[in-house]
Amino acid sequence: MTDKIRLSDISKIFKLSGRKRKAALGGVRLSVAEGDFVVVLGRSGCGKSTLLNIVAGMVPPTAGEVTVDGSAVDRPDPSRILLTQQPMLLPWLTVLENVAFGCKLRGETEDLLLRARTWLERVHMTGHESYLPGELSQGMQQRVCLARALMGQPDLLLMDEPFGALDTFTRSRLHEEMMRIRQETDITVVFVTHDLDEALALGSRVVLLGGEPGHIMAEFKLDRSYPRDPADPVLRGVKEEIMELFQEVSL
Ligand SMILES: Nc1ncnc2c1ncn2[C@@H]1O[C@H](COP(=O)(O)OP(=O)(O)OP(=O)(O)O)[C@@H](O)[C@H]1O
Repeated sequence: MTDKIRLSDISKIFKLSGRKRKAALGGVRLSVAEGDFVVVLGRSGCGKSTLLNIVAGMVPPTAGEVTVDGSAVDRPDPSRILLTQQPMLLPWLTVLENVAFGCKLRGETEDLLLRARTWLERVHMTGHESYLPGELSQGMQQRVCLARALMGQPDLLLMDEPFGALDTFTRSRLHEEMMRIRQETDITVVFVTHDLDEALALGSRVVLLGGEPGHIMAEFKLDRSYPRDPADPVLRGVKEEIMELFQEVSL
């Protein structure tokens, strides 16, 4: 498989007030193959969102380079969709119009509303087509964002704890849906979470980000089929190993 994303020695130092600096990332090296589902796992504040924002082209690294399909990333691009913790929908458009919005803008209007309805069904939001975002819970808004993102058929999806606000049942249904979508498309996903069980349920690779400044401390390849059984001895073994690492090292 060819590299979809390559991060070469990425560092990020934020300037704080006065003369203070915060080194959020240092020397991050990572290659993501096309079609991979890479989960970046780490404690709160270890630099996960910063890393994802750099790959999205929203934040420039202080040093190092990110390439996607061999081209340097220096700005956001519609082919790299970033889903953040905070759902971002246009408040004056209905749910259905929000999902259809990106495709409509790009002139991809064939079966537009039918496709938007199908994606809403896949994220279990049928029946809410005519609602405004303000009339939905945060978790429901996040599902609409996911439908909108996937309707655009991006080849790279960057997900920053997208299911953090969802209840356990909805979250596990969306995990199943993500896996189905992954099997049906060539989509490459980088998914950030601090939830170990979520990482084990989804990742074809799990990379642990930690340290000061944040860098990749360990990596696990999870060659297990979906849907995954948390009782799978291989997954349980990896879980124990990661738990030990978190306890031993200040990840
Ligand atoms: N714009 C910014 N200016 C200054 N410091 C920042 C900025 N963004 C992030 N940081 C700092 O960089 C570090 C990494 O932050 P980041 O949001 O990437 O962590 P995270 O692992 O995503 O955390 P969480 O899981 O809590 O969302 C933190 O110490 C944070 O305070």
